[in-house]
Amino acid sequence: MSDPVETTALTKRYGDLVAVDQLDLTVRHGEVYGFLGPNGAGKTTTLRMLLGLIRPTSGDVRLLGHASGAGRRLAGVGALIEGPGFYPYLSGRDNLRVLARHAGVGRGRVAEVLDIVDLAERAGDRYSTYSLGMKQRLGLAAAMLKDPGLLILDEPTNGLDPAGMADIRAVVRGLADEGRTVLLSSHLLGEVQQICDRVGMISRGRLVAELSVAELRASGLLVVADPIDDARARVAALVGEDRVRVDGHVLRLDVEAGLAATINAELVHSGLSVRELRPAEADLEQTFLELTGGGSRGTR
Ligand SMILES: Nc1ncnc2c1ncn2[C@@H]1O[C@H](COP(=O)(O)OP(=O)(O)OP(=O)(O)O)[C@@H](O)[C@H]1O
Repeated sequence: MSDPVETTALTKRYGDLVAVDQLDLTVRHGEVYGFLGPNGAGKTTTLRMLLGLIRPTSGDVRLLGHASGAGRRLAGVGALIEGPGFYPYLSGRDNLRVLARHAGVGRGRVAEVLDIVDLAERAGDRYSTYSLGMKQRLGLAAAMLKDPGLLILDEPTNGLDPAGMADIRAVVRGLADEGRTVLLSSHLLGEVQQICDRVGMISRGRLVAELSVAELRASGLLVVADPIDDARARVAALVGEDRVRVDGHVLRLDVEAGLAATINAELVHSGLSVRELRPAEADLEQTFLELTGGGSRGTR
């Protein structure tokens, strides 16, 4: 079976600007793939090309095995891109009924998708009274009407408060756990770490890294302990010399975060004072910034 999303040398130019540059992207069946990059990196442009909303300058897209231009290509795809358009004066439920009629989907499905996004209780209220998070969940519900096997979501948590973000994450994870494939874009590293199985980092239109979230997590530990030389020797004896680096007053360990308790016990039993021991997440942020050139290109 072919992968749900495959692009080959996908490129989009706007005059001199190469918004998307020779992108080879593969999203595998059943995974949540995070398309991560700073503002202006080319995420939305890529997703719009996938969905046929804009035409690539060159390169190919295959969605669910269908080449671009194939009429059936989007039949199994649900998308949420650039904020869905809903009627403000209609209820959430009635908005979905309008869309269901257009899509040739039975009314029964409307109740199902409202349940999926946990909006059933407020489904009779006008759309204009919804919070941003509820609006976004209604957008997800709309994307689910055709019961798609593949969901393409552009920054689904953008602008939401932490609770709203957590709601969306839970819905997306639930959809993936049912066996759907999800491709979502984000500019938040922490977010893709929480929600995704694999991450592609895009910068200035190019894919600069692709790795599993397990690889992202296995980014090591930071230890601050006194005296640091003794701590280094103890830890090196435990995990190997080549996995320990002294960086000022911090030990950087190239080991799985799961070893934290063992390392802590070893240091404490050796009579050392452990002041800090934590996953090296700051390093991840650093890696991301280095790979993506440290910031955005062009603002909108
Ligand atoms: N229609 C257009 N005409 C000219 N330039 C465009 C057009 N659409 C996008 N761009 C440019 O292409 C680049 C990529 O934009 P894109 O919207 O894909 O980035 P993004 O990663 O989705 O960022 P954001 O998170 O801000 O949406 C930007 O420099 C943007 O200004």
